[in-house]
Amino acid sequence: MRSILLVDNDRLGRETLAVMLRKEIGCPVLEADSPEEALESLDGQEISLLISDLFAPKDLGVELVKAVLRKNPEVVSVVMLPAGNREAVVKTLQAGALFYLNKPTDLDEAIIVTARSLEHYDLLVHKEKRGPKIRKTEGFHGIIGQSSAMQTLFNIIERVAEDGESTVLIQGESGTGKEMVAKAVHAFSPRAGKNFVPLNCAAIPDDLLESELFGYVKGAFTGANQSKQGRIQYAEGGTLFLDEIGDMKPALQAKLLRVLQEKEFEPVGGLKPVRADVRIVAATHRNLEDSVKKGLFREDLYYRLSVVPLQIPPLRERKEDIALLIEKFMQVYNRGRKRALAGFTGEALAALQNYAWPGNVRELENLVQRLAILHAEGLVSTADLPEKYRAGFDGVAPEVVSAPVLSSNPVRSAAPAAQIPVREADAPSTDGEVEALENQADFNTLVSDFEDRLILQALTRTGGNKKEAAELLNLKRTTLLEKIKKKQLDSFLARVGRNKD
Ligand SMILES: Nc1ncnc2c1ncn2[C@@H]1O[C@H](COP(=O)(O)OP(=O)(O)OP(=O)(O)O)[C@@H](O)[C@H]1O
Repeated sequence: MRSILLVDNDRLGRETLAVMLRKEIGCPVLEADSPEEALESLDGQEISLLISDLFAPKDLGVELVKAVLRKNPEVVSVVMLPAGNREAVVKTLQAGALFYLNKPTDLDEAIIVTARSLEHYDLLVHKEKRGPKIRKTEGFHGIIGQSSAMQTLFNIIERVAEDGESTVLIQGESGTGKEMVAKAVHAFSPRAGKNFVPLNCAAIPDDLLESELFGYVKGAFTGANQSKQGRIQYAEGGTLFLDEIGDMKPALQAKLLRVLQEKEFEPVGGLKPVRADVRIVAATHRNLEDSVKKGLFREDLYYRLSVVPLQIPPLRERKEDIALLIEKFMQVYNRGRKRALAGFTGEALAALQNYAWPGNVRELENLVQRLAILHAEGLVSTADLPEKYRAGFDGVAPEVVSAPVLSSNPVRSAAPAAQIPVREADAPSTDGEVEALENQADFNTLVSDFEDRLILQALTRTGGNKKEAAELLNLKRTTLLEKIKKKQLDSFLARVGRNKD
């Protein structure tokens, strides 16, 4: 079980952050008022992530990071420090902290950094325990989703798949990934070695659907010059996926019910029953219960089909999946292009999170594909989005600015998605920078700070490969090497085991 230790003497700020982390991350958050108290609380207590204030001017937070790492080198650390304090940034990273957060802490940013830090903990430290969390970034049989609704769905799919027999009914709006879920149910089942056969009940005219499903015998109708197997037989031993089952006509529903009840059927024009060993996975974007009430769908078939009901939530109800999906689609649609999309600014991402996505993930995929073709390269800002994605979005208040989604190099997509949030590229006067100006940080320090974060992010993305990071940043390799040396970033890379050429 993962846990977080949050150390800050600003009680209100700490408690607010702790509440948010418990709610959003869903793991225990221990709290301490001082580094001493933090160390005491670590006796006999394992933690995965330390988030500590810097405790300036003595920078006791840095000492705490070192002490915690000495106790347990597996712990990932994040330090919260005043914006623009470049010296402190270097100090904390040198001490072994993986990320840092600017104070006052933006809660959205803190949640993202925390989630990424914990993923980093899972990925780099507990590789052998590649459990459910890995599914967030790599996808579950290609299905991307870090929201708790999707994580729960993945767990159910695994359990459902195991028995290989029970009928599954997948419900969800169009474009939510019902077919992907059906394929995953098949892939994780003992039937995986046999066929997965899809049939879209809405796409085939009613009079053809029956013969498509059950096949026909020679002479069954004019033109039936020879017998033909139906999809049920193709799926023998495997899985038959009946998409848009809600559109099936009642006469055929009765025949399907027989397959489910008696595990046999007759081909069109045939008299001899044929045994059927198939698992039926059905899907619909309709509310089948409503269809039953309206007399459009047989109640007995509905109950037979929904032995295991799986409901996929619409994208608007799992906005936390949007950034990951964008990242995945950028990998796909950047592939093979010389000029690739670099990512989406935080504001553009916030606009997309504000949008209702009637076409769900399919619509998001189409948008990224279109932008990859039309926008071609660089960061996508709000102004680059088609009008409908901006309508109703009045810009972002600083406290809800999201970290931008940056493209991972498509050719090297194996790098973990751990990401150091950088401030939004097309809106320089963001919260932290304004704050920094008030603290009279100088321009060079701010720029250098920003550079550090970009470089570290690129290196994180490429798994520490400097040549690839240089390509990602559009820099010469030698320039990047010089910067790494000058900025003393090598120790950070060594700490995360990523110091490679
Ligand atoms: N969670 C996801 N992760 C990655 N890709 C997804 C996800 N959900 C959907 N997609 C993509 O969105 C598109 C639509 O998915 P799919 O065909 O499975 O949806 P559906 O719910 O069956 O749609 P429909 O009801 O219109 O048939 C596909 O290109 C699929 O790859």
